[in-house]
Amino acid sequence: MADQRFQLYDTTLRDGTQQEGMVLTVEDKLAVARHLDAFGVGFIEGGWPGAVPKDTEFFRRAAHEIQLHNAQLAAFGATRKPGAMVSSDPQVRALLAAGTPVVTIVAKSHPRHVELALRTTLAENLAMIGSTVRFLVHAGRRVFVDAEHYFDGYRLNREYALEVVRIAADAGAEAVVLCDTNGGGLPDRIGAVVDDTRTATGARLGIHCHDDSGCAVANTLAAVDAGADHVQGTAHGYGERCGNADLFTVTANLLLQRGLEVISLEQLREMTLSAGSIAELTGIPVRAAAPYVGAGAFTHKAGLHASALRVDPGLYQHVDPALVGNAMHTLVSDLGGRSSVELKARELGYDVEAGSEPVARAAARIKDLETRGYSFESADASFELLLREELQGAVGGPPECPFDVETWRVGVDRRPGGGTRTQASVRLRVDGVPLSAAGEGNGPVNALDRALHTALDPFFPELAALEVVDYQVRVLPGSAVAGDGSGAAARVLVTFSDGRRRWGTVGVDENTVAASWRALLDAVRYVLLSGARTGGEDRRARPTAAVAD
Ligand SMILES: CC(=O)SCCNC(=O)CCNC(=O)[C@H](O)C(C)(C)COP(=O)(O)OP(=O)(O)OC[C@H]1O[C@@H](n2cnc3c(N)ncnc32)[C@H](O)[C@@H]1OP(=O)(O)O
Ligand SMILES: CC(=O)C(=O)O
Repeated sequence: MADQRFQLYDTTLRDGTQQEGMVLTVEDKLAVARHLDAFGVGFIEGGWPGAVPKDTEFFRRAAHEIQLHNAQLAAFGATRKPGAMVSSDPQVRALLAAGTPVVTIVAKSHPRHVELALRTTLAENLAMIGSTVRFLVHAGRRVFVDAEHYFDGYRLNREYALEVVRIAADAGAEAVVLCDTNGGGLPDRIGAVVDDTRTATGARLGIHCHDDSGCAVANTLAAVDAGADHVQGTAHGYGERCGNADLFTVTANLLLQRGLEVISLEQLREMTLSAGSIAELTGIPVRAAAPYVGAGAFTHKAGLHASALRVDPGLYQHVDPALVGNAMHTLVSDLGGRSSVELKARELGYDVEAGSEPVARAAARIKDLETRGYSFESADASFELLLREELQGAVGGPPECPFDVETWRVGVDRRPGGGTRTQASVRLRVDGVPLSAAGEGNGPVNALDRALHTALDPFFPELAALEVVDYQVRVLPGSAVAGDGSGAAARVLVTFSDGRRRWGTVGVDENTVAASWRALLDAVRYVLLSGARTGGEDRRARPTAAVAD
């Protein structure tokens, strides 16, 4: 059970949507709110009703379309206008009309902002804060006050900034949230200002940090250490300019490093899943290097790390990835050695030892191939084929792949009316029986892929679902490729899918089409061999009618 005294407040749906490129429909916002609730935040700020029509609609629909189990919805808005009656201020009325149990209002705490942006007096600003908070509290709302530009305002006029906090707290605000709105703060100062404000006012304090100095998470933790117990942030740190404090990172740090159970340990174990689900809805992929939840957060490349991790995973990991629902991965590359190969092989389900001959040979081959332009990091399938060759070589016997390639060709014709036509043909032997097939496509790789499918699918039905989902080519200058010194080479990385899984292969050749062909072949071989390994359909039970010569 999460510690209810500590308030975890999410503003993905308000400040998060202020990020460039972030556009959410009401449908998206409802779905994100469900994930945030499951993740375990106490408050979900849904937007600014009355100012943003989509947000007004969000609150209208949220009232009957989402059932929250952990969180309360908060409507965000501003204090009443200067010189106006709070009860008739349309924005304040819109906040009430949103029907949320919580309302958060942004209040100016920086004198220059009061005078230049609000164009009112310091005294009237205090009156606006007091009357707006009292009005909302009287209407039965839990009220938070976001003290905008607090840290910069405090630097200019400490007494006025403190007065804003006192006025808001005295009027009934449950917490006054000190905002590093311009995001330039550093942890030592943020901590000192929070400490002084708490001592001087006695108010319950929150923290809302932007990441313009790259310190939003550190600043948030410094504020918590100084006594703030209401923390604002956003999923993945989405937000205006450089973003906000990343609530996933903050939450894991609070729980695992500070021992504050702001969500339950069960919810923490779902965090990587929640993070991925929210990223799918926003359309912004999770950064591989994102702390805790990134695909690379527990991924190890250096060989020396791998050799220690074999003995004890804790030696190169700050926490157990399972605690946050993530997993350890190993990359094989020329920066690795036998231990990297062992760990990767084990990840793929092979029971091998770093000290064995096949593993040593695989490690040596990878170093050599990477010197020639290969890259196995994102080509697990090509790595697995290489490993299997070494394991097979150690026990002897025929090669595992049930077909051989005799030759292939590709031709591109210019059509008379414009446009091009690409045709490919392949000549193979399946269990010694020769056959050939042709394919036409929108380019050489597509045409070769079709020719391969035409030739092999009747024999191996499991290939029918195989499709290329990503294709990347990089031309490597001659100086980057060891070998005969003949010049540049192309490295092709292809991602394949069979509708259930994805995997990558790599091909290198001085000719781009030949490099692509190698990557395509690896994909086909991989599907056939992994089917055999996992007890898939027996390859030998195949049709006799084929496209044989
Ligand atoms: C720090 C933050 O991130 S706070 C959240 C910011 N979020 C947003 O701005 C998103 C939603 N905003 C909007 O939809 C629009 O900007 C609105 C509806 C709020 C205002 O739009 P408009 O009325 O067209 O005015 P405009 O865009 O020129 O904004 C200036 C008005 O806001 C007032 N204003 C500026 N800052 C604040 C503030 N912090 N609190 C209250 N009022 C403010 C100005 O005094 C001015 O009011 P006036 O029209 O009475 O003179
Ligand atoms: C309120 C808010 O988003 C800020 O001050 O940054």
